[in-house]
Amino acid sequence: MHIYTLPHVKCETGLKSRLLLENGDAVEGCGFGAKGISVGEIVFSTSMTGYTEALTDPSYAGQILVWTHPMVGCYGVPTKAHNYCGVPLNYESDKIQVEGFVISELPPPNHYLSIYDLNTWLLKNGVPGMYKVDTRALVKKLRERGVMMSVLAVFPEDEEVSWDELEKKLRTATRYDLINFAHIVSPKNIVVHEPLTKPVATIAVLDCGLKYGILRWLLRYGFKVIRYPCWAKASELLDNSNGIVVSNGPGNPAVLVDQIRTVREIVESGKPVLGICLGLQLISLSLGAKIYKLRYGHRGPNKGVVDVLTGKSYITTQNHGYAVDHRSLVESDLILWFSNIDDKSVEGVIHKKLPVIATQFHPEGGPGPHDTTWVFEMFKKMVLNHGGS
Ligand SMILES: NC(=O)CC[C@H](N)C(=O)O
Repeated sequence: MHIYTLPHVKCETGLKSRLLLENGDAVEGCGFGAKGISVGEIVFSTSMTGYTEALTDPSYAGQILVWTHPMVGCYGVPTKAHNYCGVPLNYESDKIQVEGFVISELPPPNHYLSIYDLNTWLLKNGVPGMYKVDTRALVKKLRERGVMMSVLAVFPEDEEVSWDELEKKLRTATRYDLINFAHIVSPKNIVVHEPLTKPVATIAVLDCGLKYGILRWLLRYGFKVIRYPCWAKASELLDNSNGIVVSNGPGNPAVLVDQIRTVREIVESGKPVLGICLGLQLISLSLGAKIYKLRYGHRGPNKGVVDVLTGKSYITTQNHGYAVDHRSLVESDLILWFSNIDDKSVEGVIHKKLPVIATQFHPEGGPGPHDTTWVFEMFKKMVLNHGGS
C-alpha cells in the first residue's frame, strides 16, 4: 500500500479523512461534511465551477467525485427559492447524490444567494468529504489506472478508522457496475410540471434520474412534463403524451433490462423520442447496439463533439462512464450523429426512419455551455410536426 499524506496540516473542521483505492493507493487528508464511511466508484470532473449541479446530479449516484479545480465552495450553496416554474436553479435534484466528495481547498463562501457553506451542506446530507489533498495528482492516478472502486472515511482527529477496516469494506462491497441505481434515484410516483404559459404539448419522461436542468429546458420550450418512475410501462408513457424523453441516470445501462424493453416499445411506437445520456444508451441497447465502459469516463463542461452530419463542432457538458460501440450501430437502425473530438466515441445518434434522436452529452449544459440547447428546439419541432398539442 502506498500512503500519500500531507505534512502536518491543520484541519479547521477537526476531522481527518482517509481514502483507499482498489489498486492499493491510499490518501490521507482533512475531513469535512458528515462523519462516516462510504464506498463508491471513484471518478473525476474537470469543471471549474458548478459543484452544486454536479453534487446533485442523480447520474453521480454511487460515485465518489474528485474535483480537479483546486478551489471549491467559493459561492456556497444557493437558496432553492431561486427557481423556474418551481424547479430550483443551480440544483439538478433536491439532494446531494454522490457518495463522497474529494477536493483540494475549501475556502469560505461569499455569494448573495448562498444560504450556507459546502461543509454544512454535506453534513446536512450525510455525505463525507475530504479536503487538503492534491486532487490533480489523484486524477493522474485515475487516468493511468481508470475508474475503480474506493472507500472514503471521515472521522474526528482524535479517533482513527484503520486502513484494515477500509480494505475489508472495499473487498466486500458490491461493485458499482452491478447495482441498479436508476431504481434508487427514480421518483416513486408520477410528478407533473406545468410551463409558465399554456402547454404546446405534453412530454412523458421515463425518469431514471432526470436532471432538473433538462426539466427546466423542456418547461422553457413550453412543454407540460409528466415524469414517470423508471418501472412505468411503455403504454402509460405513450397514452398520455405527444413525445417521450428517456432521461439521463446513474449506473451501468446493461443492468436496466426492463427499461431496455420499455424503451424499445416506445421507439417502435413512432412517437417523437429524445434520449439524453443514459437515454441514448438505453435506446441504442434496445435496438441491438452494444455498450462498453470508458477507461475514466467523460465528466466536465469542456468536452468537444462534432456533428458529423453538418461538420459543426460544439463544446458540451458530459457525465458518463459508458459509451455505445460505434461499430455496433450497424446492427441497429441508428446512425452516428455526434462524435467525440478527443476519443471519437459516439456522442449522438439518430434513427434512420423513426423520429428518434439522442445525445450522449448533456444539451442542457448543467453546469456548462448552452451551445447545444438547440437539440431541445429540434425535439420541439419533431413533436409539433407529429401533431403534438
Ligand atoms: N449522465 C448519465 O446519464 C450517465 C449514463 C451512465 N450512467 C454512464 O455513466 O455512462
